[in-house]
Amino acid sequence: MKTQDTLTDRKATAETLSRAVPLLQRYDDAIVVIKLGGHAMGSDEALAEFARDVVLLRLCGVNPVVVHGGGPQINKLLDKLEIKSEFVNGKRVTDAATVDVVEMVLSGTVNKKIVQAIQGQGGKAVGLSGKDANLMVCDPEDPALGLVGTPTAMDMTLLNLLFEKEIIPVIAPIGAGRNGETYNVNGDTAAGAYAKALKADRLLLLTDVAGVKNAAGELLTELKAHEIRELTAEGVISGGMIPKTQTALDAVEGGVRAAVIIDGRERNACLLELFTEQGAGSMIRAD
Ligand SMILES: Nc1ncnc2c1ncn2[C@@H]1O[C@H](COP(=O)(O)OP(=O)(O)O)[C@@H](O)[C@H]1O
Ligand SMILES: CC(=O)N[C@@H](CCC(=O)OP(=O)(O)O)C(=O)O
Repeated sequence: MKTQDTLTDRKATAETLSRAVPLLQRYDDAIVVIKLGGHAMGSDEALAEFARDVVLLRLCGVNPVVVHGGGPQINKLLDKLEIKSEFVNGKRVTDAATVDVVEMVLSGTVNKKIVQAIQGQGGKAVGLSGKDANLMVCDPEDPALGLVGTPTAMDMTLLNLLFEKEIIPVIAPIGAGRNGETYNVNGDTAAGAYAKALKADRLLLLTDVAGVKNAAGELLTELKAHEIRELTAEGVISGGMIPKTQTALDAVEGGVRAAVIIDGRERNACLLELFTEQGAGSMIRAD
């Protein structure tokens, strides 16, 4: 038997929609860059829910840009191929064999899975990497990291065309070298570079924890630049949280209105952050 919402439930839905009007107006035509981490992708159901939220944002007049990771998915294929890999400060040391696997997984499987999930919810999405239309051109970040790229030139022409047509870009964090190289870019770093180049209204970094925590394990709902520096020096911010917090900081210092680290496993995480007054996770602000 199909269960029906009671009149009270339906009234609550109507009230929620009505109360969201000022927030919907605030984000009308806004650019929101959403970084979906490999861990946050979780199950197919979780991905479908994320996709539905992205489609809702589009319907509300927001221009969402999804930049994704896929670290765990890359690890899985590297393990199968018996290619060892190590991380330095949250970034994968990348040789020629590794970058082939990274591109295959990110631009191939992961990217298309997200595109399909969005389209499964009725949106229109296009899968890209930094190699398309000169979106993200990179230089090597540090010789010790091999083919890890740092974004140096961004061309947002294609993304602006997609916004006009209400098509949602889904971007793999692969960068083009100036001489035909392929660069592996940390997903957070790439999301930050797109957010800065687009002068985005919001950068949402979705991950698998509630946000940035202090040494006692408590969630820090607001963080200033100097606090990030202190917590990183003390080792409280470590591993994958280092590029995330650095990216958030760099973004707000580079003209992005706000950057937030939120729990992508939480239901409706993006809506909770954008369309409620209190938001969620850790908001990063410049000093
Ligand atoms: N201070 C901190 N607060 C919260 N998480 C932290 C902190 N320091 C390190 N981490 C780790 O960072 C991880 C998130 O980074 P990462 O695994 O790269 O996520 P993603 O795959 O979503 O990009 C968390 O799961 C946690 O283990
Ligand atoms: C240079 C570097 O570390 N690149 C990352 C790219 C994927 C990524 O960032 O994935 P998550 O967002 O899921 O961590 C890697 O090779 O794992």
